[in-house]
Amino acid sequence: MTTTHAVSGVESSPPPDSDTVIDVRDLRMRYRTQEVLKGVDFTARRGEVVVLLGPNGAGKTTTIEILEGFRMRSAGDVTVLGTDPARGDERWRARLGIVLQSWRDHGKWRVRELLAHLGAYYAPYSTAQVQRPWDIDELLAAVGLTEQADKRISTLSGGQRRRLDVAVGIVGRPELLFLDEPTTGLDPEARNEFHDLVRGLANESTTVLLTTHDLAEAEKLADRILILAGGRIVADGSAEELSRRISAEATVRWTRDGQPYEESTAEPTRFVRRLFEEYGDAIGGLEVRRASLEDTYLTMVRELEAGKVPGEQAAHAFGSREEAR
Ligand SMILES: Nc1ncnc2c1ncn2[C@@H]1O[C@H](COP(=O)(O)OP(=O)(O)OP(=O)(O)O)[C@@H](O)[C@H]1O
Repeated sequence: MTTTHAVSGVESSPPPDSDTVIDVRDLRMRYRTQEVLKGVDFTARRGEVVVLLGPNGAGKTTTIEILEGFRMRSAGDVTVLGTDPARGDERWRARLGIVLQSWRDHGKWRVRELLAHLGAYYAPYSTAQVQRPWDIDELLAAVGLTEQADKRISTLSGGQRRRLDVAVGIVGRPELLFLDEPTTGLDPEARNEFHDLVRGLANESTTVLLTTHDLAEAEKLADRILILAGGRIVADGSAEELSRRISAEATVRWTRDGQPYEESTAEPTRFVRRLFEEYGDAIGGLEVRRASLEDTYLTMVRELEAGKVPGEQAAHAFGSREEAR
């Protein structure tokens, strides 16, 4: 794998900060009477893996489609790789990789054939720094499809098709990769391999924006997590930052002489030290647990769905993006 660098697009103006790959300000989207995005703000930097979380219908796909240039926004400022996606040209598009929710065409094509065919589109955009397209054998190995290279796509399993979707998304060695629920249908081993692949791409300075409903995946992959709910980004930070935000306290559980005990404390280390000073060997089954990303996320979504915390208040309750940084 060679290093991925920025390609200076002739038609693209440089982004405000050369490290900023995505810059979204006050993005709004209305479908007829339904206001889906009510002022979304976020940025993504070069080499960052950003995971967009949110309940069904929150507007994740809408957001991604606007960034990809496939959907016109109602209002707001959006810059992707230095260009407004609504005015992105072929050269700009060649710097993006897109993995949609599922790829159901081209069943009669063979795996290698399809990748070579699609890869050829990127050849004119090859530069001294970034060889485009990706060498097909290397790519097949990277996504674990070497053995299926000469099979027809219609004969692949669901998981193998998903790997092919990913290969299609990265064949042009994108600087920015969009992945919409990429691991749906992958078995645990394929999922792990996919995670390694994404981290590898990010290490080579590819920016990755992905949506998932798998919180463990978000926790594992994300440099930064954005939670989209009520039409706004209601939380923005690392998994750890978000968990600390919902609960500064840890839960300590232990047994003493066979009896279970539980205590919530903001200072678990000090608490545990005191516990042992006082009771020593009588303590057993010690467990210290902070709120997981799943706890954080579910608490927030439940409150929103119950109408207890509307989007506007959620932004306050869970910290605005400025606070979360
Ligand atoms: N083309 C469209 N026309 C009208 N309404 C739409 C259109 N596309 C999406 N919507 C509506 O916009 C809202 C957001 O949809 P979107 O697909 O962006 O959400 P999502 O967060 O990606 O959901 P999921 O997690 O279910 O994939 C939904 O209420 C959906 O019905």
